[in-house]
Amino acid sequence: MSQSQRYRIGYALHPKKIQNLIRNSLLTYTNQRGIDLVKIDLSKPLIQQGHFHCIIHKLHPLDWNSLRLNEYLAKHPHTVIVDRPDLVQQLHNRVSMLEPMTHTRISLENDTVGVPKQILVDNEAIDEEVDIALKFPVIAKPLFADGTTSSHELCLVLDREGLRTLSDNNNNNSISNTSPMVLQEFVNHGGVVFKVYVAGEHVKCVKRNSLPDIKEEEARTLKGVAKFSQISNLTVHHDKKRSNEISGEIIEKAEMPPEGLIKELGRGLREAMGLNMFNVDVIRDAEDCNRYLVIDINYFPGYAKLPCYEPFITDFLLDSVCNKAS
Ligand SMILES: Nc1ncnc2c1ncn2[C@@H]1O[C@H](COP(=O)(O)OP(=O)(O)OP(=O)(O)O)[C@@H](O)[C@H]1O
Ligand SMILES: O=P(O)(O)O[C@H]1[C@H](OP(=O)(O)O)[C@@H](OP(=O)(O)O)[C@@H](O)[C@@H](O)[C@@H]1OP(=O)(O)O
Ligand SMILES: [Mg+2]
Ligand SMILES: [Mg+2]
Repeated sequence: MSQSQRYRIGYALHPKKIQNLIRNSLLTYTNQRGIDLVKIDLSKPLIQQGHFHCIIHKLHPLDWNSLRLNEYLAKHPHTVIVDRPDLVQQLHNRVSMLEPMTHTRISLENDTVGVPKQILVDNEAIDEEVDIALKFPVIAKPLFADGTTSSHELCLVLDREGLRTLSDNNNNNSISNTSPMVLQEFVNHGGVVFKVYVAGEHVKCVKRNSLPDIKEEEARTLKGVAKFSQISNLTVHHDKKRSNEISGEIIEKAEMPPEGLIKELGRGLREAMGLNMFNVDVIRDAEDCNRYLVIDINYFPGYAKLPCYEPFITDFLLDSVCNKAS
């Protein structure tokens, strides 16, 4: 970059995301490195908002209507759009989000990365489908991961009876009366989820709280269904201090996945999905420490939760405007 070159980078985000991400610390850091971060007005066409070297975004499909992206691109063909909105869509569906993993072989020495068994179900014929394909316990997840609160409402289903409760519209535990869901085999993983944050070539992994293991004995005796939501964001597990201490200790003690494997996962998924800004939730099978499983991929996650997120994001933005990111 020449001394005087500055980059105008627009962010098209909803207010909550702006509040979480665009902190003063980020603005100071980017500003010192020649980047002016500019808020995009979601109610006006982009063409009325000046020239951007790059645009980052996390929007719902309908938000794009007023922005009129194609019209803007016809006038500013060199603006880098991170990422292509049509490609982001694959992460709004819990079947298509894991598809790239089934086509991409990711391994390093003895370690492999795969996905848990999962099936897509509608309310009919649910019993037979599960019998054939899966073993209890399973996690029921709404098919559409579209950012709504209900898209994060998951259920741990312990047995066939639990599954019936789930599909019963009159029951409080039913996931949703109308939307389809996926059933994913629950895999014991020591109560820790690894969150792999990707921003172009930059990859960082952190440990978070997860569901505790279910012992074989418990798997045989426990029954029914239990609802839960966004467990990895809970630094405080329950309101009991003791259980917080235990889960904190478990997280601290958990060994990180090998750095090379994490980098390879980030690179492989970036290439397979054609996306640059996402995170991947990975668990390690408690029965086979070389077996890693991807359980969730999120577009434009909460980068500000990473330690030193300012250089992480800024380096990526500089790569993007210098056309290093695809
Ligand atoms: N197959 C599985 N086996 C074991 N635990 C799982 C499995 N799938 C999900 N979990 C647990 O449930 C949590 C939430 O699941 P998931 O990440 O799919 O939901 P989400 O609502 O999309 O999460 P996010 O807030 O990251 O978008 C995981 O972080 C993990 O603790
Ligand atoms: O809200 P945060 O900044 O914490 O980010 C979370 C983000 O919410 P937001 O984009 O609405 O803000 C979620 O997006 P939606 O699925 O709901 O679209 C999802 O990506 C989570 O995985 C992120 O948490 P993280 O995985 O980083 O812990
Ligand atoms: Mg998740
Ligand atoms: Mg998710």
